[in-house]
This record gives sequence, C-alpha cells and structure tokens, in this order.
Amino acid sequence: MALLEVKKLTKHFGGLTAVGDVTMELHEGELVGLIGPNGAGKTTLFNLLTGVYEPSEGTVTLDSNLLNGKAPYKIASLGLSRTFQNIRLFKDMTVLENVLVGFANWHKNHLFASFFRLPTFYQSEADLKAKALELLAIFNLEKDADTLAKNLPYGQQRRLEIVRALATEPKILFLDEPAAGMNPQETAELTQLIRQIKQQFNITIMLIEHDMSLVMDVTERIYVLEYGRLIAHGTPEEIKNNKRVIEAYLGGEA
Ligand SMILES: Nc1ncnc2c1ncn2[C@@H]1O[C@H](COP(=O)(O)OP(=O)(O)OP(=O)(O)O)[C@@H](O)[C@H]1O
Repeated sequence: MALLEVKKLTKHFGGLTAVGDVTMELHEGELVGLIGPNGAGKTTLFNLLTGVYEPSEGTVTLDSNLLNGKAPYKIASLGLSRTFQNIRLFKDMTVLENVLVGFANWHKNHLFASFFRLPTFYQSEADLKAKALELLAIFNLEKDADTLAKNLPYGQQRRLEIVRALATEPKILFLDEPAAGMNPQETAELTQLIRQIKQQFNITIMLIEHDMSLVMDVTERIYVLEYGRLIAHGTPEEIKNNKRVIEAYLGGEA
C-alpha cells in the first residue's frame, strides 16, 4: 500500500481551479519529482498535502490516516515536513537554535509521549542539542552552529532549512524549489545533499523544481502538472520524451 494516497484532489480559488482532480501515490523511500510551468498548481498541491489549504474535493491519506481537515501542525506530527519556496528561517537565531526549534515543534505535538514520559519525549535539553549537532554535522553545518542564520551564505541557508525540516523525523519531506536562486556550484551541492538524505534517512521525498537537470538527475518518477491537472507521469526518461510535456513547456514560454 502507498504511504501517501492522493485521490481526486481539487482546489478552487473562486472561479480558478488551481488543482483539479489530481490522483497520485508516494511509496516508502521514493524520490519523486513534481514539475510543471509557472502557475501549474505545484505549490498549491503542496499546501493541500500539508494542510495549509483545505481541499475543495478529494482526499489525502497518510498511512491510512485521512488528512483532510487536519491542521498543519497535526499533519506535521503525523510525519509530513516541508521547506518553502522562500526561505523561512529564524534569521536572528543561530543555526543550532533553528534546528532546536524544529525539534521543539515536533515534541510539542507529541503530548501523548510527554504525558506517559515515553523516551521519545523525555530527552534532556543536552540530548536534543547533541542530536541537533549530529544532524548539522551530517550536512557540514556543525562548524556554523553558533552563526546567526542570516549570516550564512544563501546556499547554506537553504541547506539549513532542509536540516530543520528533517529534525522532525518526517516520513515524507516536501521540498519546494530548493535550488531557486542557487548558483551552479550550490545546485551541484544540493543534488549531492538530496541523494545523501535519501540514502542516510531512507525517507520519501517529493521535489518541486524548475531546474530540469536536477529533477531528471535525482528523481525516480515524475508527475507533471499543467493548469492544475496531471498531464503526465513516468520515469525521467519517459517525461523527457513526452510530447504533451514538451508542448506544455514550450507553450508556457511562448
Ligand atoms: N491563495 C490563492 N488565492 C487565489 N489564487 C491562488 C492562490 N494561490 C495560488 N493561486 C493561483 O493558483 C494557480 C496555481 O498557483 P501555484 O502557486 O500553485 O503554481 P506553481 O505551479 O507553484 O507556480 P510557480 O512554479 O510559479 O511557483 C495560479 O494561477 C495562482 O495564481
């Protein structure tokens, strides 16, 4: 059974159907791409999956839990984590503090564990700090632990955002245009980082990205949206050669 099941998901904004009748599945450990021209509905779809928007129609199910109508923090605590198109770090906090906030949000939502003093909750602050530093070390940010987030170079801020999203130990990580604004070297490092996350954490990742070489390089399957509708689904090779997809992109740029 799929980890995440999306059935006939639809979102209307007034007369506009931003996402229409989208059906898709994510399986455990997969790295899946979500592409489409500007305004195709990619971010709206992420917002529907993470509870920012309520669907007009359709269902989202994670591990047999229906997510419709649940608040974003609740959905996060069930195992969905995301990054945003525009960096949303606590810029005046240190790198380490940003990761600790990730932990804090997650623990706050595990009241059951807290109440019964399960080990997942009752770790001391020192333990959490050690765990945060461990995570930072995996992503080569440990040396910057005490640096204010705003003083990190752009590429590393994006990297930190991903680390913070991982701090909640998600089952699925949604990355919304992680390469936006990056230079080629930063994009190459990001490609490596995404591969590393998949290998080391074995989580499911869904990636929205306009950088086609990055998407084609790292993903196993790709869904393509245009005007809110799924127009294609397949391996990177299949998508690269799909006439309908090529038309959508050429049309979008014309
Ligand atoms: N809150 C909103 N209210 C009204 N319309 C919206 C809202 N959010 C998105 N839209 C519209 O829905 C459509 C899909 O937008 P969305 O941002 O999901 O596309 P996208 O594929 O992520 O685009 P991009 O690649 O440019 O980020 C667009 O026409 C957009 O203007």
